[in-house]
Amino acid sequence: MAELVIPIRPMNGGNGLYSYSKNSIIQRKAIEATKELINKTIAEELDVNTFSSSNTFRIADLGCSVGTNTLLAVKNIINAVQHKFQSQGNGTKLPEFQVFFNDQASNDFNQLFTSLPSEIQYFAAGVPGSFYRRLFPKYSLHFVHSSSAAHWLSRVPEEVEDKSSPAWNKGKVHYSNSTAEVIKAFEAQFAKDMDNFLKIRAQEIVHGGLMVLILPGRFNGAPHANNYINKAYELLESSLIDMAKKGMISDEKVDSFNVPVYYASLQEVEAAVKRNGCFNIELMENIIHEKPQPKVMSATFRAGLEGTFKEHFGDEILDELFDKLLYNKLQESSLHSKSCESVYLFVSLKRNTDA
Ligand SMILES: C[S@@+](CC[C@H](N)C(=O)[O-])C[C@H]1O[C@@H](n2cnc3c(N)ncnc32)[C@H](O)[C@@H]1O
Ligand SMILES: [Mg+2]
Repeated sequence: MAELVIPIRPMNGGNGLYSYSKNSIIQRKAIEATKELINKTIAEELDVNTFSSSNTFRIADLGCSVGTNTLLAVKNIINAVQHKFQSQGNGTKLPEFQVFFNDQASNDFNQLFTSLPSEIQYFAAGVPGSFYRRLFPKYSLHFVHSSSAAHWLSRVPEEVEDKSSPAWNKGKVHYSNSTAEVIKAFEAQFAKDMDNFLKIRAQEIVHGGLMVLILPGRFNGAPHANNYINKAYELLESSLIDMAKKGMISDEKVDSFNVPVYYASLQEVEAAVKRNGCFNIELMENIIHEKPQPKVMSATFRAGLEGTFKEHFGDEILDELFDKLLYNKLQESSLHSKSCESVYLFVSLKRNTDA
Protein backbone atom coordinates (compact mmCIF):
# COMPACT_ATOMS: atom_id res chain seq x y z
CA MET A 1 0.00 0.00 0.00
CA ALA A 2 1.36 3.46 -0.90
CA GLU A 3 2.64 5.50 2.00
CA LEU A 4 0.11 8.12 2.98
CA VAL A 5 1.21 11.54 4.05
CA ILE A 6 -0.68 12.68 7.12
CA PRO A 7 0.62 16.16 7.72
CA ILE A 8 -2.08 17.18 10.17
CA ARG A 9 -1.91 17.03 13.91
CA PRO A 10 -5.04 16.06 15.77
CA MET A 11 -7.24 18.44 17.70
CA ASN A 12 -5.87 19.76 21.00
CA GLY A 13 -6.20 17.12 23.71
CA GLY A 14 -6.87 17.48 27.43
CA ASN A 15 -9.56 19.77 28.76
CA GLY A 16 -7.72 23.09 29.08
CA LEU A 17 -8.54 26.52 27.71
CA TYR A 18 -7.69 25.67 24.10
CA SER A 19 -8.73 22.01 24.18
CA TYR A 20 -11.04 20.52 21.59
CA SER A 21 -13.32 19.31 24.42
CA LYS A 22 -13.91 22.91 25.43
CA ASN A 23 -13.99 24.36 21.90
CA SER A 24 -16.11 22.12 19.72
CA ILE A 25 -19.55 23.64 20.01
CA ILE A 26 -19.73 24.23 16.23
CA GLN A 27 -19.12 20.54 15.53
CA ARG A 28 -21.50 19.60 18.34
CA LYS A 29 -24.28 21.60 16.71
CA ALA A 30 -23.81 19.58 13.52
CA ILE A 31 -24.34 16.38 15.53
CA GLU A 32 -27.43 17.82 17.18
CA ALA A 33 -28.81 19.10 13.88
CA THR A 34 -28.49 15.70 12.20
CA LYS A 35 -29.92 13.57 15.02
CA GLU A 36 -33.40 13.35 13.48
CA LEU A 37 -31.98 12.45 10.05
CA ILE A 38 -29.98 9.63 11.62
CA ASN A 39 -33.09 8.42 13.48
CA LYS A 40 -34.98 8.46 10.18
CA THR A 41 -32.25 6.54 8.33
CA ILE A 42 -32.14 3.89 11.05
CA ALA A 43 -35.93 3.65 11.35
CA GLU A 44 -36.39 3.30 7.59
CA GLU A 45 -33.29 1.52 6.36
CA LEU A 46 -31.94 -0.73 9.07
CA ASP A 47 -33.22 -4.24 8.63
CA VAL A 48 -32.84 -5.88 12.02
CA ASN A 49 -33.36 -9.33 10.53
CA THR A 50 -30.09 -8.95 8.64
CA PHE A 51 -28.33 -8.85 11.96
CA SER A 52 -30.17 -11.63 13.75
CA SER A 53 -27.39 -14.16 13.17
CA SER A 54 -24.90 -12.19 15.24
CA ASN A 55 -25.88 -10.65 18.51
CA THR A 56 -23.28 -7.89 18.38
CA PHE A 57 -24.02 -4.61 16.67
CA ARG A 58 -20.78 -2.87 15.72
CA ILE A 59 -20.53 0.88 15.34
CA ALA A 60 -17.51 2.94 14.32
CA ASP A 61 -17.05 6.68 14.68
CA LEU A 62 -14.30 7.80 12.30
CA GLY A 63 -12.36 10.92 13.26
CA CYS A 64 -13.92 10.90 16.75
CA SER A 65 -11.41 13.25 18.43
CA VAL A 66 -11.46 13.51 22.23
CA GLY A 67 -15.12 13.84 23.00
CA THR A 68 -17.60 14.76 24.19
CA ASN A 69 -19.23 15.11 20.77
CA THR A 70 -18.47 11.54 19.75
CA LEU A 71 -20.14 10.25 22.92
CA LEU A 72 -23.29 12.18 22.08
CA ALA A 73 -23.30 10.90 18.50
CA VAL A 74 -22.84 7.29 19.61
CA LYS A 75 -25.55 7.56 22.25
CA ASN A 76 -28.02 8.87 19.66
CA ILE A 77 -27.19 6.05 17.24
CA ILE A 78 -27.57 3.33 19.89
CA ASN A 79 -30.89 4.73 21.09
CA ALA A 80 -32.20 4.76 17.52
CA VAL A 81 -31.00 1.20 16.83
CA GLN A 82 -32.52 -0.09 20.08
CA HIS A 83 -35.77 1.61 19.22
CA LYS A 84 -35.73 -0.02 15.81
CA PHE A 85 -35.08 -3.48 17.28
CA GLN A 86 -37.90 -2.98 19.77
CA SER A 87 -40.39 -1.87 17.13
CA GLN A 88 -39.46 -4.20 14.27
CA GLY A 89 -37.77 -7.04 15.95
CA ASN A 90 -40.91 -9.13 16.69
CA GLY A 91 -39.30 -10.64 19.74
CA THR A 92 -35.73 -10.38 18.40
CA LYS A 93 -33.29 -10.12 21.24
CA LEU A 94 -31.69 -6.68 21.64
CA PRO A 95 -28.09 -6.84 20.46
CA GLU A 96 -25.03 -5.99 22.50
CA PHE A 97 -23.21 -2.94 21.18
CA GLN A 98 -19.54 -2.55 20.45
CA VAL A 99 -18.27 0.92 19.61
CA PHE A 100 -14.97 1.64 17.90
CA PHE A 101 -13.63 5.14 18.39
CA ASN A 102 -11.22 5.93 15.58
CA ASP A 103 -8.80 8.78 15.12
CA GLN A 104 -5.15 9.29 14.28
CA ALA A 105 -2.79 7.50 16.66
CA SER A 106 -1.65 10.79 18.20
CA ASN A 107 -5.21 11.73 19.18
CA ASP A 108 -5.68 12.11 22.96
CA PHE A 109 -7.55 8.83 23.44
CA ASN A 110 -6.94 9.04 27.20
CA GLN A 111 -9.00 12.20 27.36
CA LEU A 112 -11.75 10.41 25.46
CA PHE A 113 -11.70 7.25 27.55
CA THR A 114 -11.63 9.07 30.88
CA SER A 115 -14.70 11.03 29.81
CA LEU A 116 -16.74 7.89 29.06
CA PRO A 117 -19.69 7.88 31.45
CA SER A 118 -19.67 5.03 33.96
CA GLU A 119 -23.03 3.63 32.88
CA ILE A 120 -22.46 3.24 29.12
CA GLN A 121 -24.58 0.81 27.13
CA TYR A 122 -21.71 -0.51 25.01
CA PHE A 123 -18.23 -2.04 24.89
CA ALA A 124 -15.78 0.71 23.92
CA ALA A 125 -12.58 0.31 21.94
CA GLY A 126 -10.07 2.72 20.42
CA VAL A 127 -8.86 2.19 16.86
CA PRO A 128 -5.82 4.29 15.96
CA GLY A 129 -4.93 5.13 12.38
CA SER A 130 -5.99 7.03 9.29
CA PHE A 131 -9.45 6.33 7.98
CA TYR A 132 -7.88 6.40 4.53
CA ARG A 133 -6.56 2.93 5.36
CA ARG A 134 -8.22 -0.36 6.24
CA LEU A 135 -9.04 -0.22 9.97
CA PHE A 136 -11.49 -3.13 10.40
CA PRO A 137 -11.87 -6.73 9.28
CA LYS A 138 -13.99 -7.43 6.21
CA TYR A 139 -17.75 -7.11 6.63
CA SER A 140 -17.53 -6.43 10.35
CA LEU A 141 -19.30 -3.09 10.82
CA HIS A 142 -23.02 -2.43 10.96
CA PHE A 143 -23.01 1.33 11.29
CA VAL A 144 -20.31 3.86 10.45
CA HIS A 145 -20.55 7.47 11.52
CA SER A 146 -18.16 10.28 10.72
CA SER A 147 -18.77 13.88 11.60
CA SER A 148 -16.68 16.97 10.82
CA ALA A 149 -13.75 14.80 9.77
CA ALA A 150 -13.90 13.72 6.11
CA HIS A 151 -13.18 17.25 4.90
CA TRP A 152 -9.60 16.58 6.08
CA LEU A 153 -7.68 15.34 3.09
CA SER A 154 -5.10 12.59 3.30
CA ARG A 155 -2.48 15.14 2.24
CA VAL A 156 -1.88 18.51 0.62
CA PRO A 157 -2.06 17.87 -3.14
CA GLU A 158 1.47 17.29 -4.43
CA GLU A 159 1.41 19.93 -7.18
CA VAL A 160 0.31 22.62 -4.71
CA GLU A 161 3.63 22.15 -2.90
CA ASP A 162 5.70 21.92 -6.08
CA LYS A 163 7.47 25.19 -6.97
CA SER A 164 7.71 24.21 -10.63
CA SER A 165 3.99 23.47 -10.99
CA PRO A 166 1.38 26.00 -12.18
CA ALA A 167 -0.60 24.88 -9.12
CA TRP A 168 2.07 26.00 -6.65
CA ASN A 169 0.19 27.90 -3.93
CA LYS A 170 2.72 30.66 -3.47
CA GLY A 171 2.04 33.22 -0.76
CA LYS A 172 -1.08 31.41 0.42
CA VAL A 173 -2.10 28.64 2.81
CA HIS A 174 -5.67 27.97 1.67
CA TYR A 175 -7.20 27.20 -1.72
CA SER A 176 -10.55 28.98 -1.92
CA ASN A 177 -9.35 32.37 -3.18
CA SER A 178 -6.36 31.00 -5.03
CA THR A 179 -5.82 30.25 -8.71
CA ALA A 180 -8.00 27.89 -10.75
CA GLU A 181 -5.10 25.39 -10.83
CA VAL A 182 -4.89 25.29 -7.04
CA ILE A 183 -8.64 24.88 -6.64
CA LYS A 184 -8.61 22.08 -9.21
CA ALA A 185 -5.80 20.30 -7.38
CA PHE A 186 -7.78 20.36 -4.12
CA GLU A 187 -10.97 19.22 -5.87
CA ALA A 188 -9.08 16.32 -7.40
CA GLN A 189 -7.48 15.37 -4.07
CA PHE A 190 -10.89 15.27 -2.39
CA ALA A 191 -12.30 13.08 -5.19
CA LYS A 192 -9.35 10.71 -4.88
CA ASP A 193 -9.57 10.56 -1.09
CA MET A 194 -13.33 10.06 -1.09
CA ASP A 195 -12.99 7.26 -3.67
CA ASN A 196 -10.45 5.59 -1.45
CA PHE A 197 -12.51 6.14 1.71
CA LEU A 198 -15.61 4.57 0.10
CA LYS A 199 -13.65 1.67 -1.39
CA ILE A 200 -12.25 0.78 2.03
CA ARG A 201 -15.54 1.24 3.88
CA ALA A 202 -17.29 -0.97 1.32
CA GLN A 203 -14.95 -3.75 2.42
CA GLU A 204 -15.55 -3.17 6.13
CA ILE A 205 -19.32 -2.66 6.22
CA VAL A 206 -21.72 -5.62 6.09
CA HIS A 207 -24.26 -5.79 3.27
CA GLY A 208 -27.25 -3.80 4.46
CA GLY A 209 -25.08 -1.82 6.88
CA LEU A 210 -25.36 1.94 7.07
CA MET A 211 -22.91 4.84 6.90
CA VAL A 212 -23.64 8.43 7.81
CA LEU A 213 -21.24 11.15 6.68
CA ILE A 214 -21.60 14.64 8.06
CA LEU A 215 -19.12 17.17 6.76
CA PRO A 216 -18.81 20.91 6.49
CA GLY A 217 -19.18 21.87 2.84
CA ARG A 218 -20.90 24.19 0.41
CA PHE A 219 -23.98 24.36 -1.81
CA ASN A 220 -23.90 22.67 -5.22
CA GLY A 221 -22.23 24.94 -7.75
CA ALA A 222 -21.33 27.59 -5.16
CA PRO A 223 -17.93 29.20 -5.69
CA HIS A 224 -15.47 28.13 -3.02
CA ALA A 225 -14.81 31.70 -1.99
CA ASN A 226 -18.50 32.21 -1.27
CA ASN A 227 -18.68 30.01 1.71
CA TYR A 228 -18.51 30.98 5.38
CA ILE A 229 -15.83 28.48 6.39
CA ASN A 230 -13.63 29.28 3.41
CA LYS A 231 -13.95 32.99 4.10
CA ALA A 232 -12.93 32.36 7.69
CA TYR A 233 -9.87 30.46 6.42
CA GLU A 234 -9.05 33.37 4.15
CA LEU A 235 -8.96 35.61 7.23
CA LEU A 236 -6.63 33.19 8.94
CA GLU A 237 -4.46 33.25 5.83
CA SER A 238 -4.42 37.03 5.73
CA SER A 239 -3.42 37.06 9.43
CA LEU A 240 -0.42 34.91 8.55
CA ILE A 241 0.47 37.19 5.63
CA ASP A 242 0.35 40.18 8.00
CA MET A 243 2.77 38.37 10.29
CA ALA A 244 5.10 37.67 7.37
CA LYS A 245 5.00 41.36 6.40
CA LYS A 246 5.98 42.28 9.94
CA GLY A 247 8.84 39.79 9.76
CA MET A 248 7.44 37.55 12.49
CA ILE A 249 7.51 34.60 10.09
CA SER A 250 9.26 34.18 6.77
CA ASP A 251 7.53 34.32 3.38
CA GLU A 252 9.07 30.95 2.69
CA LYS A 253 7.18 29.47 5.68
CA VAL A 254 3.91 30.76 4.25
CA ASP A 255 4.74 29.45 0.78
CA SER A 256 5.53 25.97 2.04
CA PHE A 257 2.43 25.63 4.21
CA ASN A 258 -1.07 24.57 3.15
CA VAL A 259 -4.00 23.30 5.16
CA PRO A 260 -5.18 19.92 3.84
CA VAL A 261 -8.93 20.58 4.03
CA TYR A 262 -11.55 20.79 1.30
CA TYR A 263 -15.18 21.84 1.42
CA ALA A 264 -17.14 19.74 -1.03
CA SER A 265 -20.74 19.97 -2.25
CA LEU A 266 -23.34 17.19 -2.13
CA GLN A 267 -22.89 16.83 -5.88
CA GLU A 268 -19.24 15.93 -5.42
CA VAL A 269 -20.00 13.41 -2.68
CA GLU A 270 -22.81 11.92 -4.77
CA ALA A 271 -20.49 11.58 -7.77
CA ALA A 272 -17.98 9.68 -5.61
CA VAL A 273 -20.70 7.36 -4.29
CA LYS A 274 -21.82 6.64 -7.88
CA ARG A 275 -18.24 5.99 -9.04
CA ASN A 276 -17.86 3.56 -6.16
CA GLY A 277 -21.11 1.68 -6.78
CA CYS A 278 -21.24 -0.23 -3.46
CA PHE A 279 -23.62 2.12 -1.61
CA ASN A 280 -27.11 3.43 -2.22
CA ILE A 281 -27.78 6.99 -1.19
CA GLU A 282 -30.71 6.99 1.23
CA LEU A 283 -30.77 10.61 2.38
CA MET A 284 -28.84 13.64 1.29
CA GLU A 285 -29.31 17.14 2.63
CA ASN A 286 -27.65 20.50 3.06
CA ILE A 287 -27.97 21.67 6.64
CA ILE A 288 -27.67 25.39 7.17
CA HIS A 289 -25.53 25.95 10.17
CA GLU A 290 -25.68 28.90 12.51
CA LYS A 291 -22.65 31.12 12.00
CA PRO A 292 -20.53 31.36 15.13
CA GLN A 293 -19.51 34.55 16.85
CA PRO A 294 -15.89 35.68 16.24
CA LYS A 295 -14.67 34.50 19.63
CA VAL A 296 -16.09 31.02 19.16
CA MET A 297 -14.70 30.78 15.64
CA SER A 298 -11.17 31.85 16.53
CA ALA A 299 -11.13 29.43 19.49
CA THR A 300 -12.45 26.61 17.29
CA PHE A 301 -9.71 27.25 14.75
CA ARG A 302 -7.12 27.28 17.51
CA ALA A 303 -8.34 24.03 19.09
CA GLY A 304 -8.27 22.33 15.70
CA LEU A 305 -5.20 23.76 14.02
CA GLU A 306 -2.82 24.72 16.79
CA GLY A 307 -0.81 21.50 16.61
CA THR A 308 -0.41 21.70 12.85
CA PHE A 309 0.56 25.38 12.93
CA LYS A 310 2.91 24.94 15.86
CA GLU A 311 4.86 22.29 14.06
CA HIS A 312 5.41 24.47 10.99
CA PHE A 313 5.65 27.99 12.39
CA GLY A 314 6.67 27.44 16.02
CA ASP A 315 4.59 28.12 19.12
CA GLU A 316 5.58 31.79 19.59
CA ILE A 317 3.06 32.92 16.99
CA LEU A 318 -0.03 31.13 18.28
CA ASP A 319 -1.47 33.76 20.66
CA GLU A 320 -0.91 36.58 18.21
CA LEU A 321 -2.25 34.60 15.27
CA PHE A 322 -5.43 33.09 16.68
CA ASP A 323 -6.39 35.27 19.64
CA LYS A 324 -5.45 38.64 18.21
CA LEU A 325 -5.13 38.90 14.44
CA LEU A 326 -7.69 36.30 13.44
CA TYR A 327 -10.12 37.30 16.17
CA ASN A 328 -9.91 40.98 15.16
CA LYS A 329 -10.38 40.18 11.49
CA LEU A 330 -13.39 37.99 12.23
CA GLN A 331 -14.89 40.81 14.24
CA GLU A 332 -14.20 43.49 11.64
CA SER A 333 -15.38 41.37 8.73
CA SER A 334 -18.87 40.88 10.21
CA LEU A 335 -18.79 37.53 8.41
CA HIS A 336 -21.44 36.26 10.79
CA SER A 337 -23.95 38.72 9.38
CA LYS A 338 -22.96 38.52 5.71
CA SER A 339 -24.93 36.60 3.12
CA CYS A 340 -22.48 33.69 2.76
CA GLU A 341 -23.79 30.53 4.37
CA SER A 342 -22.27 28.01 6.68
CA VAL A 343 -23.34 24.62 5.35
CA TYR A 344 -23.03 21.05 6.56
CA LEU A 345 -23.58 18.11 4.23
CA PHE A 346 -25.54 15.12 5.49
CA VAL A 347 -25.35 11.89 3.52
CA SER A 348 -26.67 8.52 4.61
CA LEU A 349 -25.61 5.46 2.67
CA LYS A 350 -26.58 1.80 2.69
CA ARG A 351 -24.14 -0.92 1.67
CA ASN A 352 -25.75 -2.72 -1.24
CA THR A 353 -25.12 -6.32 -2.20
CA ASP A 354 -22.97 -5.53 -5.26
CA ALA A 355 -19.37 -6.63 -5.22
C1 LIG B 1 -13.03 18.52 13.91
S1 LIG B 1 -12.65 16.97 14.61
C2 LIG B 1 -14.25 16.23 14.72
C3 LIG B 1 -14.39 15.35 15.93
C4 LIG B 1 -15.75 14.75 16.17
N1 LIG B 1 -16.12 13.82 15.12
C5 LIG B 1 -16.79 15.82 16.34
O1 LIG B 1 -17.75 15.84 15.56
O2 LIG B 1 -16.66 16.62 17.23
C6 LIG B 1 -11.90 16.10 13.25
C7 LIG B 1 -11.15 14.85 13.66
O3 LIG B 1 -10.87 14.08 12.50
C8 LIG B 1 -9.61 13.50 12.70
N2 LIG B 1 -9.05 13.10 11.40
C9 LIG B 1 -8.71 13.88 10.35
N3 LIG B 1 -8.21 13.13 9.36
C10 LIG B 1 -8.23 11.85 9.79
C11 LIG B 1 -7.83 10.61 9.21
N4 LIG B 1 -7.32 10.54 7.99
N5 LIG B 1 -8.02 9.48 9.93
C12 LIG B 1 -8.55 9.52 11.17
N6 LIG B 1 -8.95 10.68 11.77
C13 LIG B 1 -8.78 11.82 11.08
C14 LIG B 1 -8.79 14.58 13.37
O4 LIG B 1 -7.66 14.04 14.02
C15 LIG B 1 -9.83 15.15 14.33
O5 LIG B 1 -9.79 14.54 15.58
MG1 LIG C 1 1.47 27.97 0.86
